Amino acid sequence: MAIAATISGPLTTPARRSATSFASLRHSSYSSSSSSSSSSSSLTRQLSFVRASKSSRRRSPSFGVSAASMSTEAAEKASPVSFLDRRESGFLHFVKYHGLGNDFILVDNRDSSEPRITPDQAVKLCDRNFGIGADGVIFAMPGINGTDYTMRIFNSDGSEPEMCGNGVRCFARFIAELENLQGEHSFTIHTGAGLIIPEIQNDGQVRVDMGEPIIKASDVPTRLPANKDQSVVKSGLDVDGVTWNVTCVSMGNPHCVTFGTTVSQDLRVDELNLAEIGPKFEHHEVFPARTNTEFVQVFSPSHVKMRVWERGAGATLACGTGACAVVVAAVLEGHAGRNCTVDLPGGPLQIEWREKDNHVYMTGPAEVVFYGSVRL
Ligand SMILES: N[C@H](CCC[C@H](N)C(=O)O)C(=O)O
Repeated sequence: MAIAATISGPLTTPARRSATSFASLRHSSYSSSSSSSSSSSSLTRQLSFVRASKSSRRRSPSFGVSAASMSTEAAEKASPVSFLDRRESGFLHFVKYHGLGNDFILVDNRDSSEPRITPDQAVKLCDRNFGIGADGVIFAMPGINGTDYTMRIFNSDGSEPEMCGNGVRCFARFIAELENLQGEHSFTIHTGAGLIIPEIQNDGQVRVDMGEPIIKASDVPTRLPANKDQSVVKSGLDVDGVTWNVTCVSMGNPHCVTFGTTVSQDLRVDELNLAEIGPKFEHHEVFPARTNTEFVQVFSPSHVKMRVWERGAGATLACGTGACAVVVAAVLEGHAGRNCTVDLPGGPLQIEWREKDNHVYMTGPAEVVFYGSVRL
């Protein structure tokens, strides 16, 4: 899949939550349970962390990893500076995570509100042959207006989206590791999509309050004419002479969801050639900020299957914001209820579009893959 190395500034959408709500939010329900985060990979257990003392709470844990061979060594001799804290110029220390195979390079950027690497460097690092390989790079940055942290992300094409659902689950697990937190813990995260609240659960899964969906056509944004109130719901979109029925939803980032064409509503998603059709949706003139596109097959009112062509990343194994947009679209089109299992190529996500607060909740895993350093 050719990745166009387009570099663009942060994509912004209407604020979905006011800044004032940050301060009133509880920060954590930290429990002292000793259960380590069950989804930590065996590699994580091999890496013996030197428990950061309270006074050095800001410092990430120290562990000994040799950058070249990735061999690990007992941390008792570890330098006082954490592997992730080392700042020798020209090197980037990172942790690789994935959420259902949607994979990210996570960077400890807590000491600055400027990303440690450029979008162009992100393109190179995400290359699966000449770089680390990932769908994007995610930065853990200082919070804003009372939030615990800020999350920024560069897609593998260097563009900067507003939000990433699988990524924010990985972000939460990354923070817990940096801060030596075990058990249940929630964080308030400032993102381009507004306030997002991931909560690590005792079983290691992460439940995320993804905020409210945006369905006003001009805010998604889409140039398609609204056909239901101010939204685009099961409206015709011509792609290469085929008319697809689409519903447009934003989760802070734009999504075009389709359950089929005007000829066949019975989509067989495994038969689609995403590399051929995906870019034609992504770059369609009716999407001024491009779009993520989800192709959906309905098994029952509580069980759907999707494949996704992501804006700025192409075909990925999972898309958290996309799964949320799919459930919203499925409810609006009458295919499903508000509680749904969404099967993605990388695995299932549990999605709930809760009626009482209009928020969408996503629950799924986030796993460490490896730790590394790379010469920039
Ligand atoms: N490529 C997306 C961002 C990542 C979204 C996806 N990986 C997720 O889990 O939500 C965009 O440009 O909007």
